[in-house]
Amino acid sequence: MVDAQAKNSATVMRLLSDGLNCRSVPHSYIQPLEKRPTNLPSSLISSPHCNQQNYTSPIVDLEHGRFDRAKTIQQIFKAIEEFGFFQLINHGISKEMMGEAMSVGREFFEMPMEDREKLYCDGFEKPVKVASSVVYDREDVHYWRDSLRHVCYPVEESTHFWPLKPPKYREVVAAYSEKVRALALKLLELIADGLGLKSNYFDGELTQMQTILVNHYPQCPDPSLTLGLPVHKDPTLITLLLQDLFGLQVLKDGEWMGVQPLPGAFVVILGFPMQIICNDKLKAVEHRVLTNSSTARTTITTQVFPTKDCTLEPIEELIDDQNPPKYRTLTFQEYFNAHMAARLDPEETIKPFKLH
Ligand SMILES: O=C(O)CCC(=O)C(=O)O
Ligand SMILES: [Fe+2]
Repeated sequence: MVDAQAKNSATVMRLLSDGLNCRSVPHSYIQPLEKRPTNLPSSLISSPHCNQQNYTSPIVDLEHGRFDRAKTIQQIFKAIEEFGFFQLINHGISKEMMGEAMSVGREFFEMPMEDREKLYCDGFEKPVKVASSVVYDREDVHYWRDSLRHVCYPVEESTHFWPLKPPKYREVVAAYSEKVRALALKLLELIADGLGLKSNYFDGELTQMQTILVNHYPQCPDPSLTLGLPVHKDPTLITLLLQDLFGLQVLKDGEWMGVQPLPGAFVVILGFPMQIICNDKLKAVEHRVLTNSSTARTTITTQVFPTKDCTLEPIEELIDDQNPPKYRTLTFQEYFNAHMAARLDPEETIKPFKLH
């Protein structure tokens, strides 16, 4: 009983969305000077909508399935090479479905604490978990984010792990995650074609795993001192992000650029494991998340990634005398362990696997 109470009060303190209703940023959330965001758009301080000037997001238009294959592959490669990401529109998933997914994700973090704390844990093996920051118990400075993460493939073997509340969560997220998976696999097919591989190259253990990650960044008293997520590359093959408020930045030519939400679009990012097997032909973009002083922000990330034992190594067809392998052979588990041990820092993560 005493233990349960102690555990509950620790949970309350850790989940930002429950415990911290503060007027100033607690010391343990203040980033060191060199990591703090500078030149914050005033929109983050006065209004939730970003109005950064001079910014054009690369767009890939799937034209509701009527797209020209060669042209689309070219658009995808150009966007990834120049920007490291793109916004995907007219992809066949309805705005209603995207909006419902966003609503149940947001509602989850608006429910009373008792409905969330049962799922709280700090390990990575659980099929469902609620957590705060990145590795709360093993980091010097915390990030201004709570999260709900759960497996979602195959859907029929996953839903029983998911939250029972909000009541529509399971129904909405089951339909959403199946649609997003099909879309992710379609994109991977186009990418395989563009790399000169057989279209189904990424089928099987490379894409066997899928999780949904609901990120919740509560309102923060001072966005200039905090980060919602540190600079990182995703531990996925491909990530499809749903967002409706500004907060995401990607590193382009050494500068941080805001990714303006585009209604009905997915932000598509390749992960580090993809960069490894592509031998750097396609790169995973470094990104981070800013906080917001006027409103909370919720995003939904769909992550498609390999099984633990899956071998990662530069694909034979992409290697020749001019392009020798840049990474040694490793398993996805080794990569993921390094990613977590490095607290998501991309350079630290990749060090043990780099050949040159
Ligand atoms: O919430 C965002 O804008 C980005 C989230 C993200 O980078 C992630 O879930 O890996
Ligand atoms: Fe990410």
